[in-house]
Amino acid sequence: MVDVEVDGVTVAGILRGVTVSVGGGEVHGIVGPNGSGKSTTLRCVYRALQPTGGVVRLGGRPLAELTVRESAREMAALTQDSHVEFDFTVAEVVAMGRLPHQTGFDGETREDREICASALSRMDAAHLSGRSFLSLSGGERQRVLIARALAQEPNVLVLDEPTNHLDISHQLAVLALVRGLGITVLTVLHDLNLAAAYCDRLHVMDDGLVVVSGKPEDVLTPDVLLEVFRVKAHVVPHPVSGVPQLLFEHRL
Ligand SMILES: Nc1ncnc2c1ncn2[C@@H]1O[C@H](COP(=O)(O)OP(=O)(O)OP(=O)(O)O)[C@@H](O)[C@H]1O
Repeated sequence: MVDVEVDGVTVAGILRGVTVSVGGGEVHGIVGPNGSGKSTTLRCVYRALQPTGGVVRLGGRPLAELTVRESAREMAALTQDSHVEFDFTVAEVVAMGRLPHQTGFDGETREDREICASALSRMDAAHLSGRSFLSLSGGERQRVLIARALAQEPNVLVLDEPTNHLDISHQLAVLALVRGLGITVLTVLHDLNLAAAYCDRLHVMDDGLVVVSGKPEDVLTPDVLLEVFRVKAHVVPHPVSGVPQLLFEHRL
């Protein structure tokens, strides 16, 4: 199990000392209003951005000590900037997830192909394999990009709004699958009810800082919702699972 530590990370003008510790095998969510710094925090973890201060550690080792290839073998990311600009097929996009595991000359093996096929079918996207990625719908693209991250067989998964574009059935399926992987997960989620249901711990960000961290029931309180998100909410236990769920007061 590989843990992730975001330790006092600053990014000039955006993050003001963000600390998030994700224990090996745990699923942690980052929530917060628009512009609070969630994606920027993740970008520091998946190495798209170099923090101006603080350190990110993967399995206890500062990212700066790992080559990009070493960290890509450990960690996969679904990002807000996961663009595919050229007209690759779905199978080709998912096969990119295997690149960190291949050495210069050996190319794609049968095992690589099997891993990719399995990742696609777990994302309910096997039927899309031969399609042009650019011809897919938003939700289909999202599922293929998650399949690419799974094909990387990571020990750590970093997800920026994985449920974006997904219908409710696929939202629930993807989050259940992610939980069931048994690996370390750090995910940004906008849907607080899904965050409460699927995350072991939540970190609430506001204005470039983590303002509260803990178990969903300790974090998603009416006070926090009013102070951070500026909404009035009632917390009720889910009638089946018992996890805290939020009912928002409508603004009419
Ligand atoms: N490259 C950049 N240059 C200038 N400002 C930036 C840059 N990247 C992000 N920001 C600003 O930093 C703040 C935090 O952005 P970030 O994308 O991390 O927020 P977020 O919490 O993920 O928001 P959202 O919920 O809207 O996705 C925002 O005000 C954003 O405009």
